Amino acid sequence: METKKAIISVKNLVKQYDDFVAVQNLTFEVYENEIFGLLGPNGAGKTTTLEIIETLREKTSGEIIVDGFSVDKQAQNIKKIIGVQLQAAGYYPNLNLVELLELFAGLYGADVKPMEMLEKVNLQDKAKAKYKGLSGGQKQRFSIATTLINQPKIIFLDEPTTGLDPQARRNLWDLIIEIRDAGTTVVITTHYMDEAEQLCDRVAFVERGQIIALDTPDNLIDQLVNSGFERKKEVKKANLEDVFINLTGKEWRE
Ligand SMILES: Nc1ncnc2c1ncn2[C@@H]1O[C@H](COP(=O)(O)OP(=O)(O)OP(=O)(O)O)[C@@H](O)[C@H]1O
Repeated sequence: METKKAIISVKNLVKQYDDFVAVQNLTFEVYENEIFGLLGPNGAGKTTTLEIIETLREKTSGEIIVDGFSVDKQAQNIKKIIGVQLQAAGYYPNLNLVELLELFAGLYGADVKPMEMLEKVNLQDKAKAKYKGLSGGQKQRFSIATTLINQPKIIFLDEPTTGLDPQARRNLWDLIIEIRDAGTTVVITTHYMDEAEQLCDRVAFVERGQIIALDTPDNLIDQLVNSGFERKKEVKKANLEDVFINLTGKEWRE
């Protein structure tokens, strides 16, 4: 069997906010060039974990290595090889999309062609638009484009499809798969299990700051079925989302 190389290694990670333990002894690895999903209920500690790996938040204890660099001593090296979605507040309102990409490229010292970046996320027609004039799906696509500016080895996407319609979600899945296929590792959080099943090579379930399962979606489903689990209702060959897509088509909507 092919051995996978870990690009992120998290060992015994603990994060405490005063006397509240948000992350309790998390240990996991993300392999190079996979789409890795962090799943779990609200407040489970997913965002906290991601932000610590991204070097944006201090940990209480534990060890994290990202592409050979330690978060403790080499945070600057890590920042150079990761792509993180910016908060919308960072998108200066008077600049259009091309100008924003030029600004970010300048900050990173990266040599990118804004129009090529916009083409990657199918926003070439919106080059002169302002961020606030974009639809929800377009905003997410633009935000993903900004994570790619420094040609990162790893990108982090925190709930990238929340609030999007079925077409926009599926198109975003295709985009994320293209990014992985082009050689980038993707770490994603989502509350949509159909999305995790379609998109993620492996998923970790986090519950109260601990990992309670980690495997491929296929293996996790097989384990549940093998344990005797059965759905109460007979499963139909299609679901309501299939009806939606069938009625309204697959093309980009915005
Ligand atoms: N700055 C903070 N100070 C105190 N507690 C915090 C802080 N940030 C997060 N928490 C708490 O830590 C826990 C984990 O939060 P976190 O945002 O990591 O969860 P999450 O799994 O990303 O949740 P969601 O799915 O809702 O985004 C929550 O109980 C939250 O209230």
